[in-house]
Amino acid sequence: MTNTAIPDRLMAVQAVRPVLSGAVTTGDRMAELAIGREFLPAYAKLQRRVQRAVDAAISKFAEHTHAGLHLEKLTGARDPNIRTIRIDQFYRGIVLSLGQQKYALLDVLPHDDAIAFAVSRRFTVNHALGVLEMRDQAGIEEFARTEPSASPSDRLFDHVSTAEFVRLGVDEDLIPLLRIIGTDQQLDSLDGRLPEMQLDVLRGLASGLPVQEVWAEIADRVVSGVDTEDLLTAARRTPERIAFVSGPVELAAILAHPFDVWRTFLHPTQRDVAYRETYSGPALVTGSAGTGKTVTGLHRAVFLAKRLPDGEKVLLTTFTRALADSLARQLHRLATEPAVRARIHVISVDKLAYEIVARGGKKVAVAESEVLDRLWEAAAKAGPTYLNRAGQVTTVSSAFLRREWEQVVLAQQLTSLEAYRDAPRKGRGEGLRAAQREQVWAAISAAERELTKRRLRTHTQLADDAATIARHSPAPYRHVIVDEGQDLHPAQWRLLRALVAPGPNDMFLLADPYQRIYDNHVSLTQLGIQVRGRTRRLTVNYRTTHEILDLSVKVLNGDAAIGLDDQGDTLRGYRSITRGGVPELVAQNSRDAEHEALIERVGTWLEQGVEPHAVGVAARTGQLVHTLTRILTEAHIPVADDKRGTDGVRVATMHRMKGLEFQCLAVVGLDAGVLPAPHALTSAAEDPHAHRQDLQRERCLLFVALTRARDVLYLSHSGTPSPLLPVRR
Ligand SMILES: Nc1ncnc2c1ncn2[C@@H]1O[C@H](COP(=O)(O)OP(=O)(O)OP(=O)(O)O)[C@@H](O)[C@H]1O
Repeated sequence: MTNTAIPDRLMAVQAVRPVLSGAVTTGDRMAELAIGREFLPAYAKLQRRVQRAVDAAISKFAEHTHAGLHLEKLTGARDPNIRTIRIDQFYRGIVLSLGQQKYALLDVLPHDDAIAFAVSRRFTVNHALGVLEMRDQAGIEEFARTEPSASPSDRLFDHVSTAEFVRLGVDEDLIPLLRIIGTDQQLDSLDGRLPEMQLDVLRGLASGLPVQEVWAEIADRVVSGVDTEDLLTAARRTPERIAFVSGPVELAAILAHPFDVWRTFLHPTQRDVAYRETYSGPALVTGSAGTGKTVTGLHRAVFLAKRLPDGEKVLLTTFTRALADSLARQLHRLATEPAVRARIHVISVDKLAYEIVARGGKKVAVAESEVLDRLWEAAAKAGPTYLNRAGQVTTVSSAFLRREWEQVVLAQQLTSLEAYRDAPRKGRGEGLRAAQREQVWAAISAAERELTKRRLRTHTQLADDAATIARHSPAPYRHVIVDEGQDLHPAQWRLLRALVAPGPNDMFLLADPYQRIYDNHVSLTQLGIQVRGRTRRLTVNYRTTHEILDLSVKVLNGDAAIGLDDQGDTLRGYRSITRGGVPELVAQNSRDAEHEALIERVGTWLEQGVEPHAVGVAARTGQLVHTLTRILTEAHIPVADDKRGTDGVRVATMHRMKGLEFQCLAVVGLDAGVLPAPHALTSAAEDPHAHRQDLQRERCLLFVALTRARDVLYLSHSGTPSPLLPVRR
């Protein structure tokens, strides 16, 4: 079902629309109903019969016939503004009275749970941010009663003064409680009890961020003159928790995809970034895996497209076709108006380049990767030699030549030996002497000539061809949004730059340098894309549990990554909002045993009710993927096959996992001889600097793979475990 369709169950709500404009509207504005963030997943899980009863209750809200609503106050409630509403015999809705006869439907729960929830919760207004917050007052009281106080030397927040807590929006009555906390586990046990925003601040402080940096994260949102009694104003300031719905059509569109909470509720930083009126030039949004970069990019695309006249376009592009397809699917759910959707062109950079060149009338044939492999092998065989550190005469590897071509020659558009001789080789390891450069140039030129002779182009060459065409044509887009920007080649950036006229809101770029899994080290400044003063960082991981994230970050080994803006990126404050099981690492004696264990594990997930498409299996090499696909299929486990269009468990290389996510993920074949992949490493003898870089890239690849898991992560190896695994070596 598309967003624009109204589900049957909500027709009743729509039917009352004329009534809305009578009872609760000013002028011809429709009635406003607010829903809480938790309501959506709660609604999604209800049986259809109960959903209908909820819809009926909502329509009564819309009619504003309070008499028919049976809003009940509860005796012993910690908050005088909480009510419950009868949905049916078994379920009750939790409703918050916001004042001025406005109500927010916060959750729907079985009767007893609803009562327990309603009596224990309290809604308050954050005195610094002015937002509406919920706390589990009964849970907090229990914590204070039962939790032992940490010894003074172990206290987690000893470095934070009371004044600083208050400045960061922490409620004063909570401070004595925070003073007794000594461990992250204790803080975690307050998850769901403390107000979410305050817990976020506390987690930031506990993760080692200095007070000043935590302050910097919230400073933009601090408001002055907060009235802590005014719940309605506070609710309007809290779009990440409370959404005011203009009427039945908007509500129907939201409820059509109740699991997609991201469509309606954004983290304040995501919202600030996505809905900023104007960036005076290119803006860069960084944030590591799962922080909602794609979500933010999608919201920005819709925000910008809504303001465009028909005929003008936003380009939303990314690294691969599979990622572009995924963007298109998500966009379809976010942009409910067809006219707005039609203004957003979603396409991968490679396909875009191909289409621009093909449209120019040129016959284009893209070189297959096997053809390129053979070409560079031949070039290496005939090519330069050098003395390695052991004093042996060695040929330069095909991988070296190919990378030199991609990252130096094509990156800088070098067309002559003279230009190549003087060109910087940043990020390419050890220097080459002039004589070596001549030899390398000869080998590269020969390979290039061979490609031209066969009338073949690579995607990188096509990007440059397309950039040249674009530079001589009127810019076809008003705005360009780029996801997974960390892996684009300079030629692709040149193309994107040429597709939009420089100016306000021209480019909106999303990238994570820790997920760079190809060799492109790009400086946007050098490509004429100046983002200084317009970079923002997202830090809250919405995908992965704390436990999975903890393991994944350890894989990176603490090495800093340089961002597209030439600045060292940091993972400080990077944190998850959910908890789950500890990832499991299973050692087997043989590959067969590892396969058996995998079949059993995936089978168990499916038996537990996990949908096949929510299960992923990743491995380092294509060959392993091939074998895994076979053995899972033989075990009657459905495996997704894009060519045949069949759904199932996704088995793919770590590279192909980029940008995806799975409820349960198995990463297998994590053996020393497989990861790091020997073929992906320059030998330390050939070039120690390049060796280190290659190793880091393999770490990033493993990081990308592990952070695809949402709830459950299973790892296995047979034989010696990969040295990149951080666990118990
Ligand atoms: N505000 C939000 N509320 C609920 N879920 C969210 C929110 N923001 C992001 N998510 C969810 O978190 C997950 C990760 O989001 P997204 O894919 O946008 O992150 P990303 O930074 O692009 O990740 P990666 O770089 O790892 O591909 C998705 O399932 C997304 O729906």
